[in-house]
Formats: sequence, structure tokens, C-alpha cells
Amino acid sequence: MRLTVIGCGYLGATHAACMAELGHEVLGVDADMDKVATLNSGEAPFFERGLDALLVKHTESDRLRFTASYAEAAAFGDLHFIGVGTPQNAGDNAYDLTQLFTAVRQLAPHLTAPAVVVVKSTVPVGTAPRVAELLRDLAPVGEEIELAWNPEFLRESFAVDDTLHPDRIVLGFNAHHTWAEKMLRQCFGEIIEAGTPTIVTDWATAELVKSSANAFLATKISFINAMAEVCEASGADVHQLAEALGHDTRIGRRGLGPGLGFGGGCLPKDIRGFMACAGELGADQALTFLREVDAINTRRRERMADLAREQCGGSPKSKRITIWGAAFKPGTDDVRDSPALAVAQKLHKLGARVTVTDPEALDNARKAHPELDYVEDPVAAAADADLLLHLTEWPQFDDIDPGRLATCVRTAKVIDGRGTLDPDRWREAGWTVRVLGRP
Ligand SMILES: NC(=O)C1=CN([C@@H]2O[C@H](COP(=O)(O)OP(=O)(O)OC[C@H]3O[C@@H](n4cnc5c(N)ncnc54)[C@H](O)[C@@H]3O)[C@@H](O)[C@H]2O)C=CC1
Ligand SMILES: O=C(O)[C@H]1O[C@H](OP(=O)(O)OP(=O)(O)OC[C@H]2O[C@@H](n3ccc(=O)[nH]c3=O)[C@H](O)[C@@H]2O)[C@H](O)[C@@H](O)[C@@H]1O
Repeated sequence: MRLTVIGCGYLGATHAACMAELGHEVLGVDADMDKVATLNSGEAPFFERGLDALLVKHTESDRLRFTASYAEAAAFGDLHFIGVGTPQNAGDNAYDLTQLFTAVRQLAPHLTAPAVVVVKSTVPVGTAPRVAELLRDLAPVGEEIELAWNPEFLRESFAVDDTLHPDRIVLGFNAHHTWAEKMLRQCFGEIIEAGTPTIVTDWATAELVKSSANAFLATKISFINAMAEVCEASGADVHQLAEALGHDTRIGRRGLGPGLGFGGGCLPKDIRGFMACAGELGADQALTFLREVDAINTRRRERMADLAREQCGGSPKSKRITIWGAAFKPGTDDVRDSPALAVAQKLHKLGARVTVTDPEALDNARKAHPELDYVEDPVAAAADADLLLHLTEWPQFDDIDPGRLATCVRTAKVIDGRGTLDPDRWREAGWTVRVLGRP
């Protein structure tokens, strides 16, 4: 099949490359010319395991190309995926749908033959009819454009695998759109034939599956972090608690990791956007618990800053604090709403001299927080430190010898915000170790 993917960020670039891997001819469209050039050279504009290899393979074989031209996109094929950003509005925390409506307005006038438009971006429920109306009004063959909703559930750092082997596929249509279903079943044929559960539903349910999935994931993380607060108050160990809870198959261990809480470009903005949307629907009471989910999450960052202050003898002013981790989680260079950088910024504001290191995210971190110091090598970053904070659990940090590190720092004190360092090993090497959520 010949298809386009409009918006080639973390979601779209991955989707485009994976669709080429499934054997389709793909044209990616992005408004950012630098991104288009980078992608055309077979390189991802961000760090995502396995993506560069697919981009090289398929740009070289001419199965995958990128452009900024909507005219070219419309002429290329009759299946158009849209994966542009839907960030949080600064004012009211609702979704900012500017990118989505702009993309639809740019594409529609070029649709001079029947086509299927498939939205993957995460939106408030009720967006699909607005997109359909725009398509009807602006496309020369408006009545012949079918709209489908296909929410995306991939995780960054597992994006390629999650796209090629998803847990499920959700397809949302309105009553009479049979061609769109046929096209999408053909497009995802290999994945569906492999036995992937495929749920066909209406637009609103498809939109809501995505919002509620992220709300559930965020709630699960905040649940275990609420338990961490109780553990901290009672002397219990939240990591052992999570392990014990997770063996109950109704609860499950995945996504129950206690620590510094959730960040990234999706979970935080999606629970806030979902609450704003429920408010507009007059169903705000249904989601008030998400306010607490958000508050618990924010408290984790404050708790970490408080612990750091405590370990600095009451004030971090003029202390050298080294932070391992800038990405919002390991395996990505994405620093959107990064818990590690939020803590770094808090301590910087309190007068600490903060040095941050990260295997992949330093360029993005520098752009987002130019006020902090950055050092590439995690051992060099810890030179003369009064305190080390482990805030993003990159496996590379586990390989560093704490004995050698103890000779570089001024005071061998570490707080593990993710609970993945081996505390016995660090203590044996002379470190004072605190683990968030452990006595
Ligand atoms: N990042 C992720 O892991 C996932 C993201 N999502 C959702 O997917 C959507 C995209 O997210 P990301 O890829 O993270 O965002 P992103 O910000 O990385 O990518 C958006 C891309 O769209 C481009 N763009 C903006 N306006 C455009 C226009 N009018 N025409 C063409 N291109 C345009 C931007 O230049 C950028 O490259 C969001 O709704 C997000 O909630 C859903 C599942 C996973
Ligand atoms: O809508 C989206 O964009 C995506 O959001 C999340 O994916 P992602 O943000 O890539 O990352 P997760 O692995 O879910 O982690 C999110 C945050 O929660 C934290 N986390 C995760 C798991 C856990 O047990 N504990 C925990 O604190 C991570 O450190 C990270 O900061 C969802 O997992 C995806 O299904 C969804 O498609």
C-alpha cells in the first residue's frame, strides 16, 4: 500500500518506519524542514532503539521518504495517518489541538480523490466529529473522505517493538465507513494475522480508550507512590511491598514501579487534558481522583528535593550535587516533563551547584535548562560532589564501580530515586545510601 504519515516526531517517525518494515511505501510529512532532512538521511532526529536501522534500511530501498509538501502527500496515496503533537495548553491544562487542526487544514484542500484519513494523535473525546467536519468542508471531494481513529499505545524506548507487536489495535469509525476499515485491516494485515486483538468501535470509544489507558497507567504509578509515602511514615519498604503486590495477577508488577513518579510528553499532559475534557462534558466529578494522582506524582519530586536538602545538612546552598539522569525515563533522549530535571531545577533554585549527566539526553536537557551544568561522563560529573542523586535508571549507571566513584566525590552520599542501584554493593564501597520509599 502507499500511505503517508503526517507529523514525524516520536510517534510519527516510528510509525512511518514500521509501516515501511511491514512492506508499505511510505511518505512521511513534517513541517520541520531540518527534521525532514535528517529523516531522509536515514537518521532519527531523536534517540530510539532500533529506529535508525529501520530508517537506513527503508530510505535506502526507497520505500520510505520524507517531505514537507502536503500536495506531494495527497498525490502519494489514499491512506493518511496523522500523528502531530497535542501538547498541554499553558493556561487551562486542556489539550492544544492547533497542530492537529492545522495539519487537517493543510491536507484537506489537496484531497481531490477519495481517501482515508486516520488520526493517531491523542485527543479529548469529541474531537473526531470536528476533524470530520473540517475534511468535509475543505476537501474538494469532502463527502468521499473517510475518517478513522487509531490511537497509539507505544512506549518510548520500546517504540519499534510496540508498533510492530502491539498488545492490541483499536480502530474507531463512524456508521458508514466500510472502506476505511478495509484499508486499515489491509495496512495492519501482518500484525492482525499474528493474532493481535483488534477492537473495532466508534470514534468516541476509540478516543476514550487512549485517554483511559494513560489515566490507568498514571493511577497505578501514583498508587504505589502513595504507598511509598505510607512506607516512609511507617518504616516499611515500598520496593518489597510492590514486589509482594505484583505477584497478585489481578494487580501485576508491570507499571507498579515506585520512585520519582511519571514524567514525559504524555502521561502528565494526558491526565490533565482528560480532566479538562471531562469538565467540558459536565462529567468532571468522574475524574477528580486524577487530581490526586497528579498531586501524588508532584509530591515525589518535592520529597526527593527535601531528602537532598536533609542530606546536605539542612540547606543545599553552595553544595555540589550530581544528578545521574536527565531523560524522563531510560532508553530515550526525551526530557519533556522529566522528573530528574524538575528535581535538578528545584535544587538549583535553592542555591546548589547542580551537575547533570545522561547517556542520551544532554543536548535536549541543555536546551530546556541552560541554567544547569552538564558533564557527559557520569564519573567525571561526580567529581567533588557532596551528594549524588540517581534519578533516571539507565542500566549504564549500574555498571559504574561505586568504590572507584567514592574516591572522586567529596562526600560519599547517594540517594536512589528509582530503587534500582544495589544498596549493599554501594554501602560496602563506603557510601551512605538512602532509597526513596525505603526506611
Ligand atoms: N511520544 C509517544 O510515545 C506517544 C505519543 N502519542 C501521541 O502522539 C502525538 C504526537 O506525539 P509525539 O510524536 O511525542 O510529538 P512530537 O512533538 O515529537 O511530534 C510532533 C511532530 O509533528 C510535527 N508537526 C507539527 N505540526 C505539523 C503540521 N501542521 N504538519 C506536519 N507536521 C507537523 C512537528 O514538527 C513534530 O515533528 C501526541 O498526540 C501524543 O500524545 C501517543 C502514543 C505514544
Ligand atoms: O501516550 C503515550 O505517549 C504513551 O505514554 C506512556 O509511555 P511513555 O510515556 O513512553 O513511558 P512509560 O514507560 O509509560 O513511563 C512513563 C513515566 O512513568 C514512569 N514509571 C513507569 C513505570 C513504573 O512502574 N513507574 C514509573 O515511575 C517512568 O519513569 C516515566 O517517567 C504509556 O506507557 C504508553 O502506552 C503511551 O502510548
